[in-house]
Amino acid sequence: MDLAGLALPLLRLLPPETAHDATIRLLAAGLVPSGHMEDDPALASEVWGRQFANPVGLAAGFDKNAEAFRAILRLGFGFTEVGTVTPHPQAGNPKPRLFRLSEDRAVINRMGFNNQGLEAVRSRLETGWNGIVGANIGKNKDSTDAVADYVLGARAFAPLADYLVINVSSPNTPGLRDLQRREPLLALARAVRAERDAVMAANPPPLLLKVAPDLDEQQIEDVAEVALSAPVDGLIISNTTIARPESLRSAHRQEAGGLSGAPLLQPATEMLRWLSRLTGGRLPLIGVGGIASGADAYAKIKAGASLVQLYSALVYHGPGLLTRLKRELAAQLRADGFRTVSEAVGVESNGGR
Ligand SMILES: Cc1cc2nc3c(=O)[nH]c(=O)nc-3n(C[C@H](O)[C@H](O)[C@H](O)COP(=O)(O)O)c2cc1C
Repeated sequence: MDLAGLALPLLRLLPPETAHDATIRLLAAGLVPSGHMEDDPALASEVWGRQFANPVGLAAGFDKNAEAFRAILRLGFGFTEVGTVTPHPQAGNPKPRLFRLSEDRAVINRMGFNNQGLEAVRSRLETGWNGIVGANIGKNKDSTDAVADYVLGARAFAPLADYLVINVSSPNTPGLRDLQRREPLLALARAVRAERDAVMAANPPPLLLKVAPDLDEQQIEDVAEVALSAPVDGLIISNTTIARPESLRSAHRQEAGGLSGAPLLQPATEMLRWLSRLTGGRLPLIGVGGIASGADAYAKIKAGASLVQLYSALVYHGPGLLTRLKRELAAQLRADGFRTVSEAVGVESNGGR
């Protein structure tokens, strides 16, 4: 058993947020060995003109302050996403605010965008990296001008990040998800895009929108319409859910916050499929929510995801999950006769590209 394998059972004895902070410290100190071997060539793809060695990324919220992204890439993730970052540092909600629902292979969090703010995160990104790192931006809880906050995020990260994400889907900042309605969303996306283009006239990073899995039919159509009317270059589907499926057994199931992990797999994949159909495969989509195996990742890819991300499964399976997942995914692609990931994207939603 390697160091990471040994550490996992110990970390799970700690309260969840303490375990998370310890993991970040271990990664930042370079104490987790790079389990990374060459990726199977079938997993490589080009999205937004950028080369991904494999399609499996680490989702936002794990490395909020960009303290461990180089180590995360060395573990073998095809990409990672720092943030959510807000203009000013903020403490987030009172603890406890992170709960393991072990029986359900799920997590509930109401962190509330705890982060060190744009300046601290930007200075860590300035020293560069080898791989693909996105920056996920949000607004401060007490901000009176949401659009201005996102514009500041775009200004700070457009010159540095490989992609930008407008996060309007966290359930833990009051009023945030109202920005997913058609008019405010269009205004926000246009303003952020204009700022990105002002800062980076040549080769600007793609601008993505991360949406909630709890949108109704009208809202999903609004998101697709806004996305297609050109202000954004892709969608991330999805953030955590405020729903509490009947199936949940853990004593923590009534905690307030966003639910992630296994119970999110199906609803988030259905929403991905829906948005893939509505956008007709014209926009790259990132599928996230409940992925814990190669089969889960493959289901998202066939439903329309060019790339996937995960977070909660790491809590239960540790970083060893990644090597296994990539091996399973490559095997499933081959078994179905696909030479590369790109060939399988959307085959079950819109007949593929
Ligand atoms: C503890 C925790 C913190 C998170 N923080 C953020 C965040 O700051 N910004 C964001 O866009 N998503 C955040 N997420 C959502 C994840 O990026 C992801 O969309 C969600 O957890 C579903 O994926 P999973 O089921 O693989 O965890 C967070 C998730 C967890 C569990």
